[in-house]
Amino acid sequence: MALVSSNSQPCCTNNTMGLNPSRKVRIVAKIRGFTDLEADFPSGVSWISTKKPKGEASETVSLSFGDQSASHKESYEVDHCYEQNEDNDIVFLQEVKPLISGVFDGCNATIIAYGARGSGKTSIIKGTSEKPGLAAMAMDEILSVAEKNGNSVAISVYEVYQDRVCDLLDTKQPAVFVLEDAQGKIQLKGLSRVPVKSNSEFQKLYVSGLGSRKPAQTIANELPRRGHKGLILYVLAHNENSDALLVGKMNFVDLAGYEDSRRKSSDSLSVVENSRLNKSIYALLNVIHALSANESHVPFRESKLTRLLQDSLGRPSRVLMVTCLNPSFCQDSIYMVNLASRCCQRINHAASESAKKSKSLARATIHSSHKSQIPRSVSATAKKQATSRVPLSEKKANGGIVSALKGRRLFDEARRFTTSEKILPQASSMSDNISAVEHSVDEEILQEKPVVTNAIKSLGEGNQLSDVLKNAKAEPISIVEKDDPLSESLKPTEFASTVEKDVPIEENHLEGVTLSVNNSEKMLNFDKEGQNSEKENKISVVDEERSPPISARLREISNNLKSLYSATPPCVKMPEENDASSYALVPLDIMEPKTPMVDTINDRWEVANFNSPWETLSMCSSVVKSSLVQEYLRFLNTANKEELKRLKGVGEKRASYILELREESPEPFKSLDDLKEIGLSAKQVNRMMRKEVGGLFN
Ligand SMILES: Nc1ncnc2c1ncn2[C@@H]1O[C@H](COP(=O)(O)OP(=O)(O)OP(=O)(O)O)[C@@H](O)[C@H]1O
Repeated sequence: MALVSSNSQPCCTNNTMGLNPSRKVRIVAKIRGFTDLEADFPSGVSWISTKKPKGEASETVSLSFGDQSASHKESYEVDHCYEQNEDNDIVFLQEVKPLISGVFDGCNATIIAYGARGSGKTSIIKGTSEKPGLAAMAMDEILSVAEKNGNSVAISVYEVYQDRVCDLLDTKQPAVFVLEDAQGKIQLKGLSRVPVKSNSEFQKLYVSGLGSRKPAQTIANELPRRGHKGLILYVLAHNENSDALLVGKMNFVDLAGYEDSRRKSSDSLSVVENSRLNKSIYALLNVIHALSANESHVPFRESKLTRLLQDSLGRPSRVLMVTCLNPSFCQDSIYMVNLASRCCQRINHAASESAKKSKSLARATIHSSHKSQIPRSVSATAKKQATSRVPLSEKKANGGIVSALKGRRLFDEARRFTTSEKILPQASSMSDNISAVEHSVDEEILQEKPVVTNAIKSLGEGNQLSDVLKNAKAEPISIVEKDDPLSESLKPTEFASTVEKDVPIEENHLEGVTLSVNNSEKMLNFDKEGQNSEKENKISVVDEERSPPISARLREISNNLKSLYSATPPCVKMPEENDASSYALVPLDIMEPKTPMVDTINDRWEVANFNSPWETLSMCSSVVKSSLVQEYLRFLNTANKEELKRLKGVGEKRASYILELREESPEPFKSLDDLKEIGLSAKQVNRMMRKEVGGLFN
């Protein structure tokens, strides 16, 4: 079906966002009903409390978790919370239906369900044929309005897994490319669009049919189970030539369940995969944060999903975020709500005084105050992590860094909270009962960094490699790389902005990376809101000339260390088992690979205790191979067209295609596997690499 963009101007002036039409993002929570298993819980009641902060007149609802008797309670504000007994039809009527008329006026809408694993995301979006989800209800409504207006309707169903998109309606499609045309419009190349005339057709395609089918065999190998599932409902108009003109679209996204990557994944996803998945959830939340804060830059390019949804998230679209909550204890749920409320910069710390005040305003709807429902480990975590993040309101009271929020990413805030732990003990003591949300997002993003720190420890003193690593660690500020999400979280402003005047801090340590803070930065303090923005801007200037090599070096070294480890035979000397310091920075439940002891003598690598020269040689070859591959990929990600054409197997066409891919994502080649995207088979890639290596000896 040919699809041409409609000329109709979007008109989103109708009340499409519930109570407040001026806000483009609305964030609601939905507490899932108990499953049969959970119904047998001793208390049989939810551990989530909701209350209206300003009494019945409140436009928002604050959520808190667990023990209500605590004097200090952290609460998270959302626009509304749907209780366990409120079914999908209520959510549809109040939240989704009002968006539909906007879609017919050219105002795209996106409904995103997100939350911890098993929190009811699929049930609310997709539902079942017996208990329809929001998508089916929306389809019903859209079909009936389309019939009246003479429009037609079509759908696409896709999955985003590990930043790759695949078509779930046509499993023969190898991959979907997200491209941006000259007008900035997003094109989903390779995503099929199927016309739908009735709800039963939709049910067949999406609810019980192809849309829920596993991707084709070839793709299934690359795309394992846990990904983000998306549905696009297109409303189309037809001109005299029968061209289909896009009027508007409604997206439904069932995000993959969030799971703290420090825990062992329950579906045996590797730490890296899980972490990458979480990173894409953060990327989406960063976008939502930027949109709600009306920031001029919205980081759509951070993930494939946000890129794909760009024209349905950005202005003038409407976004509904449904935070799905498990009705029984789930640490990840608290974390998700925490992020949701931060998206709207709504986080309250109801300290005792304000709690007293609020008593007269509203009575909490407390579903449970059952301490027993919260496992012991949580209180233990609470104590262990008593140095919790500081709520925004608290920070304001402490000198106000709220003004510094604008222009920052949601997950930079997480880092700031973590840093402030060290310097605002009085504030941190107020958060004892929160525990569950202490987990810093950046740990996920930076989860590879402990490898580097451990490596330095393991390598020992006087080692060339450990020196390189140390230098990289000690490099001041310049390790920040523009537009690099990994380095983004290390922006010096994040540290500077949290440093209190009187607190002497020489260094900030995070995740194994040390940033030196010089005296002038150390003296930063916020007497008045915003006063320091100029200074802050100055120190946030990135030394772009110096930055890339260092962060690139870190990454390369980290990769090499990993491959060194994987290539290491069992006889390689490991750090002492009982040397706890080697793992001091490693999250408790993740075993980082142990890095072998490596000595450098006369510029030559020698691996201690190798059984034979053969093993040494094999190990070295493996390191060289890995370096070469990394260099090759870097070349593909950065070289210009003429340079690309110098590669064996890359002609004019492929070189252009590589550049096209780079338009789409700044670093499209992360592994040799990614070369499949430019039409090279594994065999061809192998042959090419052999030729490259062979060429070195010509
Ligand atoms: N309102 C409800 N009442 C009772 N049980 C429910 C309700 N909603 C969902 N469930 C049950 O909860 C479980 C998890 O639901 P669902 O699969 O929708 O969660 P999910 O968040 O999509 O999970 P995942 O993170 O694994 O994708 C399922 O067994 C489902 O039947």
